[in-house]
Amino acid sequence: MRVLIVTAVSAERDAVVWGIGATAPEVAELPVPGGTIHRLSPVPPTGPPLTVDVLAAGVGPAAAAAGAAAALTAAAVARTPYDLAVSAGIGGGFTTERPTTGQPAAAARPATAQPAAARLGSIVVADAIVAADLGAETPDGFAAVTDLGFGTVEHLPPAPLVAAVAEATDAVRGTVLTVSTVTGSAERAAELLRRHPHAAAEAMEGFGVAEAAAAQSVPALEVRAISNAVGPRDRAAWRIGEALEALTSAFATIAPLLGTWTLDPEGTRQ
Ligand SMILES: O=C(O)c1cccc(C(=O)CC[C@H]2O[C@@H](n3cnc4c(=O)[nH]cnc43)[C@H](O)[C@@H]2O)c1
Repeated sequence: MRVLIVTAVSAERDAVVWGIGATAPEVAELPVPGGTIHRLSPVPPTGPPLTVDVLAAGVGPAAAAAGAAAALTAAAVARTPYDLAVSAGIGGGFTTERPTTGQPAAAARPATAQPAAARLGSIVVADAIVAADLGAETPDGFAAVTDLGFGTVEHLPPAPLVAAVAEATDAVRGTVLTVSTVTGSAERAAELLRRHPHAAAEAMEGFGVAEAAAAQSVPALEVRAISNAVGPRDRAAWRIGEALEALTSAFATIAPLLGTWTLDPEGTRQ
């Protein structure tokens, strides 16, 4: 089992590496175009050997896609392809309480299901990774690229893995939006929630990692530790240190789980 974890900045990469490093020392630093992979080999309780590579690829969906694509391609060419790509880091949380009716996975949930509020310091696991500002402004409002007949704006991580990771980390499960511009007003936050009622968090890289992974038929996951509320810009209120600590403890829990997530006899991931 080989897992690629892509963060934006080195502080996030270090937080993830420290979490996984609780059970596995770092074994190598490997150059890839545009960055350095930090490799760890946790010993899973059961199942095949596990290799986890962590890469800080830069801020935003384009940097994330470029970094993920470089690492995925290098691994595929070396005939050691990844089984899973993970976008990880801090993120903004939709902190307003919404009526919750349970949190089934994106593919199965009823239209009325709402994620719980994603508070500062909490963990969000994406059951859908959505490009929220990839499209066009029209006289009738925002139109996604899919409405214009192009591409995709959503990737769905494997539901059983999402459930296992969210349960183990006591995370909020919901849509994680990828934006190129950090939301800075209540109006924009409300507009995003109107268009994406299942949104639990926003960040800037998940869709880039998921697009790069999908191009190579590799499933993707996104894990965010909430550093700030999505809404009016208040940089002083960001709790980056607490979020990075939450990210470290989440990945200490997640690493052994990744080793047990394997293919069933039909080749379907469980
Ligand atoms: O304060 C600023 O002016 C500013 C402008 C752009 C980016 C930043 C960041 O620090 C973002 C870095 C990183 O953090 C993720 N993140 C965290 N909170 C949010 C959010 O509310 N909305 C979107 N992204 C967020 C993001 O994934 C970036 O990689 C600061």
